Amino acid sequence: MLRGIHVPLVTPFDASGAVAVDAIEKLARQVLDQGAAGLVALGTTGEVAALDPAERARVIEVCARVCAERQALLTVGVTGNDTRSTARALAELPEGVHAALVTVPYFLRPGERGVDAHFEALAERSPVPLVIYHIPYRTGQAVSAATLRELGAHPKIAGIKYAAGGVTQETVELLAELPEGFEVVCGDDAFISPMLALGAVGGILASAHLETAAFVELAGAWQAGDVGRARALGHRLARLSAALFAEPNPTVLKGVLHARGLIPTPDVRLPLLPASPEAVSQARLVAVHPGE
Ligand SMILES: O=C(O)C1=N[C@H](C(=O)O)C[C@H](O)C1
Repeated sequence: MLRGIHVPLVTPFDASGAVAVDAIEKLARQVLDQGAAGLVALGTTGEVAALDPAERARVIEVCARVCAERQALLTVGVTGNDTRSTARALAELPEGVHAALVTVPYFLRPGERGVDAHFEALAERSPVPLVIYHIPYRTGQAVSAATLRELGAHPKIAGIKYAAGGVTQETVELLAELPEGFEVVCGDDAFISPMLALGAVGGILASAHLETAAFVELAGAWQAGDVGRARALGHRLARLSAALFAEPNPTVLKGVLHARGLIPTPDVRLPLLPASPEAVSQARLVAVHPGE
């Protein structure tokens, strides 16, 4: 279900500060045309926390329309650190959403048993399969490979977006032995190549707004065992990701997309501040423009 490259779309704003729905649609079509397997709406990259409920609904609507046309997977980010409200948000997901990306409860640090109980409760009630978003350096909650594997045995838990900030002993342990039907996708752009080499089936990568086809090729090369091609591509794309993440995501990415004429402004909502011109120029230098 999660195999391939999924693009967590930015939410572009127009000069009045409103969500630029047309630009979302254009980006969505472009990345799917270049081989992305799916879209993620309302991720961190989409500045979900800064969108009001009507804006969130509009973003889902446009992504669902494009995904339905292209038969692509639509995953929607659902964040919360309270089980009841997260379950309500899942129950309210509209038609056309295929999976929900649910963050490990952040800030509260409920312990691994609490994380386990949280996801078991959500999985029982969710209308769509869940993808656990494991990002301990942001949530403040460690989750061991053993607990993740236990959760992965639940039939409604389809996989994990793994963003542990690197490849560690836990990463290797998790990927060595996965429950049937439970897939790992990489959520740390800079580590996509090593994660694929270890057995991840794909990635949810903001960097794949740019050079989508090259990220798709990278995943294909590791899956086909073309190590030489995969290594070369992986190193090149890691440099792109490093440039895009030199300042808080998605500020640099939005700067580059704007410079390419793909979104009407590079604007982000507070507390994010626009990227520096130097960071945007550097990322533009590293990214290969389609057709170049
Ligand atoms: O929104 C996402 O999904 C992602 N967000 C991460 C972040 O902002 O740190 C990066 C990753 O590419 C996907």
